[in-house]
Amino acid sequence: MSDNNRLRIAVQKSGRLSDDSIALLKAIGIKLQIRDRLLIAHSTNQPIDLLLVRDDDIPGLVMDGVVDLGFIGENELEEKMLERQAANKASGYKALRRLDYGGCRLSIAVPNEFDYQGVQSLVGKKVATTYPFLLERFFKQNNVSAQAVMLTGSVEVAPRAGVADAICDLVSTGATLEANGLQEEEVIFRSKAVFIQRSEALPAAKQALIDTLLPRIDGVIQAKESKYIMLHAPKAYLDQVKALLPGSETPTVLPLSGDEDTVAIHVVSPENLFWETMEKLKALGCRSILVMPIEKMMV
Ligand SMILES: Nc1ncnc2c1ncn2[C@@H]1O[C@H](COP(=O)(O)OP(=O)(O)OP(=O)(O)O)[C@@H](O)[C@H]1O
Ligand SMILES: O=P(O)(O)OC[C@H]1O[C@H](OP(=O)(O)OP(=O)(O)O)[C@H](O)[C@@H]1O
Ligand SMILES: [Mg+2]
Repeated sequence: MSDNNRLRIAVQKSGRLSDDSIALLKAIGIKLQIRDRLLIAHSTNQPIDLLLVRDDDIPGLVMDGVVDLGFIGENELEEKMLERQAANKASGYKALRRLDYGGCRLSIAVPNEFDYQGVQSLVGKKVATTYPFLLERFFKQNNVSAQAVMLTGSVEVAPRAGVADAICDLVSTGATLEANGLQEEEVIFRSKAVFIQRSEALPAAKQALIDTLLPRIDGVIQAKESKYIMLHAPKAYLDQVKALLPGSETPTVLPLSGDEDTVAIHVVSPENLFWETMEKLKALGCRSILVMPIEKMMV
């Protein structure tokens, strides 16, 4: 079993957030052995235990201080916060980092044949959702008197099943809505995964460990977005070439042996280099243009 001195992190056991959350923990140097069906996984190189649970449980585990940290979608976090506030339960947490995965939106969608003319078309209607508190908040903000019908799964079939007139569910590509003959009408919440901490202060050693993890997370996120770019450029066009390279205020410019007119340029770019830019560089006489991924970064 885990002891109290080990940092406890809640992660979704199996679902949309699991792989990316575990990959992020591994990328920041935490060695993990995750075995199927086990609720707890111990790190082999850090005083850290993972609790592998349903995502619905993660906000409550953090807010009750059962775990120190958690990875959760903002949609689920906000919903649980509203639910717990309504029930006068602890609902505090610290948002440490917004992450670059789990991107989706919570939207109201209606059957294709529904004559939707704006939010007032929902008055007196039943809307099926797994997020009744977020939906009720939207109704209130828009002065719409409608009914949220709670369903924990298969929300998109509710209108066909005659259970509701519309739905309010998560959308990413829109393929699920399309496959069910539904039309997205209102985005009520935009979400990404977040890394959260319990609001109560932690023992110094645990907090110190978290404080080393956060810059590493920043490094991983930055590295993912950045590229290392190398190319050979004609000296005469150096300024034009630099203007084309994103983030190249201070590029490394190196001489090439045996070629007085050409230099090698190395630059860490905060964004990817598009084909169009590479073609412009080539047109300026640049050669050997390489765009490489960066694994880790500390600036
Ligand atoms: N299509 C999607 N694209 C990107 N992120 C999504 C998508 N659907 C959901 N998410 C995000 O991932 C979270 C978990 O989604 P998932 O569908 O795995 O949850 P679940 O079915 O409730 O799983 P669990 O069994 O853990 O309760 C959502 O709360 C949301 O933040
Ligand atoms: O707009 P799309 O790209 O189609 O994504 C939306 C779907 O993704 C999520 O479900 P998921 O696939 O995670 O399965 P689940 O319903 O079992 O949670 C969500 O609940 C939607 O049903
Ligand atoms: Mg869930």
